Amino acid sequence: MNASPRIFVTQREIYITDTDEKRDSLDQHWITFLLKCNLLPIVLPSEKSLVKQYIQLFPPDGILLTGGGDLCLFGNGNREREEVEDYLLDWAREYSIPVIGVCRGMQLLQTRDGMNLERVSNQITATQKIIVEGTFQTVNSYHVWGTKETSDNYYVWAKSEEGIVKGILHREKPIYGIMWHPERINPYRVEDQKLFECIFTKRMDHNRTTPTECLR
Ligand SMILES: NC(=O)CC[C@H](N)C(=O)O
Repeated sequence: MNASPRIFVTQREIYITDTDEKRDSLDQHWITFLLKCNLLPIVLPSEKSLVKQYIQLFPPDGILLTGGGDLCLFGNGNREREEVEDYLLDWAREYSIPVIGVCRGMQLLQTRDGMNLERVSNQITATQKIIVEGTFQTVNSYHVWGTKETSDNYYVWAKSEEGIVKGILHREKPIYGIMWHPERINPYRVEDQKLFECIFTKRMDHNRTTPTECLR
């Protein structure tokens, strides 16, 4: 049996007021979703020095920047998490390792590339129609920051009906962003499973593929 691709998974921070604790935290659905995609999740602490060592010891085949929480630029983000994610993104770009940024993860991809996020309306909803290269799909959505355009380095492959950018792909690197939460949809969408499996498994040769190719 071939080993499943190793996917480094970043975590959000949850602050517990009663005990004054900062906890790294991950929705358990991420684990079941990634296993369903035949991927091996490796959950990362928000500590860059450790993540550097992990990369040396067992370099990943893909990187997942999970969502939840805000970016530091909005004033209440988690600095340690963002340091880890910035480091992973620099490393992934250098070695052309596939990356998927989910919601806040995609926002990080965009802001690192010079995009200004703006407040967007109607993007907190259990179901939302998005247009993926000409066809409608139904997803969920949970964000207040977004854009109607993206930088020239990225290609937009999904938008909401009102024109909010929902899916991006880097023009040269296998770096993808989505503005919905595959792990929070029950049952998991087949399209999301295909996308994750294709990006992280079929592209182990580290080429870039389009989402449409993945969904075929
Ligand atoms: N769902 C998320 O990842 C949250 C993103 C960010 N907090 C926003 O509201 O835009």
